[in-house]
Amino acid sequence: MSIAVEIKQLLITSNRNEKLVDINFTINSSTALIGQSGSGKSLTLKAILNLLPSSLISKKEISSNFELNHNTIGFIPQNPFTSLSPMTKIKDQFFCEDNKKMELLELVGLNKDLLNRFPKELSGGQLQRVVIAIALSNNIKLLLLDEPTTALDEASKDTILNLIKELTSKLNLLMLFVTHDIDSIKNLCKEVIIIKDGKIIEQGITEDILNNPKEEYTKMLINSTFKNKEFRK
Ligand SMILES: Nc1ncnc2c1ncn2[C@@H]1O[C@H](COP(=O)(O)OP(=O)(O)OP(=O)(O)O)[C@@H](O)[C@H]1O
Repeated sequence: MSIAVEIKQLLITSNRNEKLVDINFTINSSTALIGQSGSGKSLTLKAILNLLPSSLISKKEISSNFELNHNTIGFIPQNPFTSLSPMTKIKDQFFCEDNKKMELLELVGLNKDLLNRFPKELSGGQLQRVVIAIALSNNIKLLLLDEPTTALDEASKDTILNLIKELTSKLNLLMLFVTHDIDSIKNLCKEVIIIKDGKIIEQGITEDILNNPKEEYTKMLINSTFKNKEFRK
């Protein structure tokens, strides 16, 4: 049976009773959630991760054919430079046995010698690989990513995107990739959801949306990331 996560209803309201997010969608395989700053992407991720105060959650109904908890969800934040503890060696930031740590480093294409280093001795790309390896310490089923390449240079960005693609396919992970940058998901996510002011305004197969956007907002997002570039399979 294929696995999926269905967000049947998610309503997040501020303490002043404004609707911040009011959406529903399904993650069937790899889904990108795209919108400009303030559109509600991070709130959506935090709600799935159970990180929002209950006072903000007005309604949350999520169904999936596996239990959603910290053992089954992996989270990759934006900035690898701040997501690891600076004074702790890499090997002490994993939550698993030594053999497994080495296996995970190999899986993300890093040398096991890095385990004895401190975060400041690694490049941004290497750090983000470590963060991904740590997220895979459990047998996760859903990977959530919050702009995982924003803090990286262009070369590291491509390496990390390729790694994410390879790992999600190899480990059969569901993925929700949050970004404002359509360019980063064009070869990575099968489906795209466009979010504006906390509401979904357009969604579908990535290729269809990129080649034939219906909404002006989507066109604007595409134009802003694809200046001088073209999306054609
Ligand atoms: N705890 C909170 N209480 C009230 N309003 C909030 C809270 N957190 C976020 N907001 C508001 O909700 C809206 C959506 O915020 P969110 O952080 O989800 O945006 P985003 O799409 O992730 O933006 P960015 O790309 O800049 O991170 C914004 O208007 C923000 O000001």
